[in-house]
Amino acid sequence: MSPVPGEAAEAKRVLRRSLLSERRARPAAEVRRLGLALAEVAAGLPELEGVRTVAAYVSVGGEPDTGPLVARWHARGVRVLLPVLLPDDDLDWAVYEGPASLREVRRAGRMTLREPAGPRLGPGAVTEAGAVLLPGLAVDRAGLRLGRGGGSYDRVLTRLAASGADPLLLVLLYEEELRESVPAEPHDRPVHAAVTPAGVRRFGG
Ligand SMILES: Nc1nc2c(c(=O)[nH]1)N(C=O)[C@@H](CNc1ccc(C(=O)N[C@@H](CCC(=O)O)C(=O)O)cc1)CN2
Ligand SMILES: Nc1ncnc2c1ncn2[C@@H]1O[C@H](COP(=O)(O)OP(=O)(O)OP(=O)(O)O)[C@@H](O)[C@H]1O
Repeated sequence: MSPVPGEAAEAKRVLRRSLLSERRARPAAEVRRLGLALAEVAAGLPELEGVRTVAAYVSVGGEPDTGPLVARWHARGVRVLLPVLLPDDDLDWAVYEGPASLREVRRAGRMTLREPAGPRLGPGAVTEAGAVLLPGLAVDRAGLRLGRGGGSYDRVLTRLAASGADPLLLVLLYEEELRESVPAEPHDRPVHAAVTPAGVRRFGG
């Protein structure tokens, strides 16, 4: 954590820009290939055994591909909640009912997301999940996650803690996005594990 106010926030912006440009440069075929490896590693985690509801998201562009993992969970009868971005950057949730239940949502100046079209369950629905897949651009050795900067998942983590829910917190990353350290602010909370195509890295106790 930085002793100078605002310094960590600026360092996050700088690191985000470089990580996002590296993701943009990744060929689509490689994104797909690595997505299969990510699903293989994630689906084999013993911590996920017996989990009936997960909260995930649908990756876009050069993000680590969540598609194969979401498809596998859905096929096994796991209830998959997907986020709906609200105007204030908080997240609502709806159940994934297969590819036809997604729609493309374009918001001014932002990347096009694929969101669930079904009934919205409310922001509190994420507390029903036994595991939460969080988007991240990088995770460090302490499990601290650099997000996109909307603070959406910071709010999710606050909500989970307030409700007493203690789901498995998981981030899918490319190998190079596992970092020694990432800039952190007082509100940042660590995740439990990062999955890369090469394997899983667990943090903390
Ligand atoms: N696939 C995916 N879905 C997701 C997220 C995500 O990171 N990835 N989210 C994670 O929270 C939430 C949506 N949050 C978003 C936050 C920023 C931007 C975005 O387009 N940002 C610009 C930067 C400028 C800006 O913020 O407008 C960019 O990335 O180019 C999009 C979605 C929920 N759904
Ligand atoms: N619990 C919270 N409730 C509301 N706003 C919050 C909360 N936690 C953090 N924020 C705000 O969200 C903004 C973005 O924070 P930060 O840069 O840490 O995002 P991030 O963790 O990279 O993104 P995300 O959480 O969307 O993945 C900051 O202005 C921060 O003050």
